[in-house]
Amino acid sequence: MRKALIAGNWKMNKTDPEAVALAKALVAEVGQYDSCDILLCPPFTSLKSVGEVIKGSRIKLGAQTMHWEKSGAFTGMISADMLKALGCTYVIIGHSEQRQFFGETDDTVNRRTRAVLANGLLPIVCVGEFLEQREAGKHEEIVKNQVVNGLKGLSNEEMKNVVIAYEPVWAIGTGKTASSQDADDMHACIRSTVEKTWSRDVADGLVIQYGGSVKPETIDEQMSMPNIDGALVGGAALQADSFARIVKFQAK
Ligand SMILES: O=C(CO)COP(=O)(O)O
Repeated sequence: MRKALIAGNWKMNKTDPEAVALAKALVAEVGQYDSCDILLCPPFTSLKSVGEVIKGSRIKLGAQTMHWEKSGAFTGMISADMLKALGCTYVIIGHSEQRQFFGETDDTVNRRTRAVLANGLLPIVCVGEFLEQREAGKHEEIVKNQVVNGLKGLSNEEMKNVVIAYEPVWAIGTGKTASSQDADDMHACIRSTVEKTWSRDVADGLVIQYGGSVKPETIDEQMSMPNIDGALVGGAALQADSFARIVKFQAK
């Protein structure tokens, strides 16, 4: 049985006082909730303060990206050691916004993912197609390639620590969600790609999150699908009440 993972990706939102207020409200609402794993990924500037607020609760801390080098002349970047020192356990890698605006490729996803794992952190590796690619019937091929190339060279043991997030680019921040069936079909395709490339065991244990306009109104149906194991939530993670309702999803 895979334990669901509900994660809030706060993106470039919340000043530090705002981040602290949101984290405090979430600790009050779901701090001891244990039906699923809960993760907050604030901006780098609030990792320390949010980490302090959630200490002693069941809520975990994650970052939105990371550099693969240990240290050095990489202006603007953050290392695994820095994240670990603040209590991070997860790192989002290859988000479509990193791919679109900051030059992320499957190759840099691979480098980052290896570094995350080598440092004992857990990667959430994001994949997803553009609308034109889906309309051209190429969505499965695109996503399969992102999975195989982004995770190239990882051992079965390493794969047991990887989470994949399927986020169709056209559903992010647009209010358009993939239908639960379309999302589940893609998750099944990802799982079978992982089975073929690694093993049945790895595929069966793999947590695959859905992301793209997840809301309190969509989560229950999404989580009732056999291959959807959690959610990576953007906009609806920025308010305590909507994120708490998503965390407390009711799967049929
Ligand atoms: O990109 C996302 C999470 O990583 C999804 O964002 P929205 O939930 O705002 O569509």
